[in-house]
Amino acid sequence: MSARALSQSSTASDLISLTKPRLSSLVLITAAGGMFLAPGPLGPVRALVTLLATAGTVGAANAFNCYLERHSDQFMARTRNRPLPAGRMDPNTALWFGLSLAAVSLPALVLGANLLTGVLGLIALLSYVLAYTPLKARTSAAMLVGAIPGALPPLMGWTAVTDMVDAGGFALFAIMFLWQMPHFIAIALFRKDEYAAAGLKSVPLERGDESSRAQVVLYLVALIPMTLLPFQLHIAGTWYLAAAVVLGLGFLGLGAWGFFKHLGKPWARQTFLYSLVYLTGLFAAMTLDRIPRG
Ligand code: HEM
Ligand SMILES: CC(C)=CCC/C(C)=C/CC/C(C)=C/COP(=O)(O)OP(=O)(O)O
Repeated sequence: MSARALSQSSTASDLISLTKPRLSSLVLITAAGGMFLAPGPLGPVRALVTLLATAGTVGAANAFNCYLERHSDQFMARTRNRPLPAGRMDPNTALWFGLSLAAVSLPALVLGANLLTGVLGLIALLSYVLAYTPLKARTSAAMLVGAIPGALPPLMGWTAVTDMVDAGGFALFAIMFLWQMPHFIAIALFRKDEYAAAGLKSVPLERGDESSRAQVVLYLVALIPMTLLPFQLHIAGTWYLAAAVVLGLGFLGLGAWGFFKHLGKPWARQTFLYSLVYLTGLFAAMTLDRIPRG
């Protein structure tokens, strides 16, 4: 490969890395899940446009986040190799990349889905970039704010079909909202020193490890009944119910084990990994055991 081609492909991979592709992929699974589970057909073209536009909006949000955190990202091992803190990209490039993605994706959300979904996408983008991102350095409650954009994509998938926020869409939002607490508290436990070095606040830094492990258990106790809602609302059937209970009890068992045994970083890392398996499994079960309506 010529030197020029090599540098073009590394610029492209740096631009892609600004969108945080692994996180965004799971976000997209939840959005696609919401779209598939909602009653009524959307049509393949509109479904594809909506998913691509959601991916673009999420990518834009992450690019803006990388731009705003280019300085604090230098202090964490897991973020210091990102294109901006590593000095491989001009910050303006990241800013323009985010602006271009958002300028294309938000109108495409309205065209592919509807105005409501476009507005939800805008709320997700703005709350992530302008509220959550600056709050991270001020208070651990930023987690509750960040959970709003994190929970909106499945609702956006749902409203793309229904054009309204009803019980089913809200149930998906609530499941996603609560899931993010054990997901992030676990990360903040095993990354505690890095968060402190970067000047970011988190539950473990503000309240200590014992209280953090207790919060993991409490949020799981709230999450499990919420995951039964799709069954009660006739969105998914008994196989889903069984999967939700088994996956949920596994999650709760892991959380309770860490709490009662006062476990440290290896447990927190396992809990984070389990959170990813759990969410993927929950959405897979919901879609495989979907009850067709409309
Ligand atoms: C309050 C909300 C959230 C916070 C604060 C948060 C924070 C984080 C952080 C800091 C990491 C890096 C973990 C590491 O050290 O390796 C991470 C990883 C991850 N998160 Fe979250 N997250 C949130 C919500 C979400 C949502 C909504 C999703 C998807 C539906 C998600 C999916 C993932 C995935 C897939 C990874 C692994 C990424 C990788 O390996 O690069 N997160 N999260
Ligand atoms: C439609 C739309 C725009 C949806 C938003 C989806 C989205 C970006 C969800 C992520 C939620 C979240 C708070 C992640 C952590 O970011 P972080 O800044 O703590 O992660 P970092 O430390 O790795 O940068």
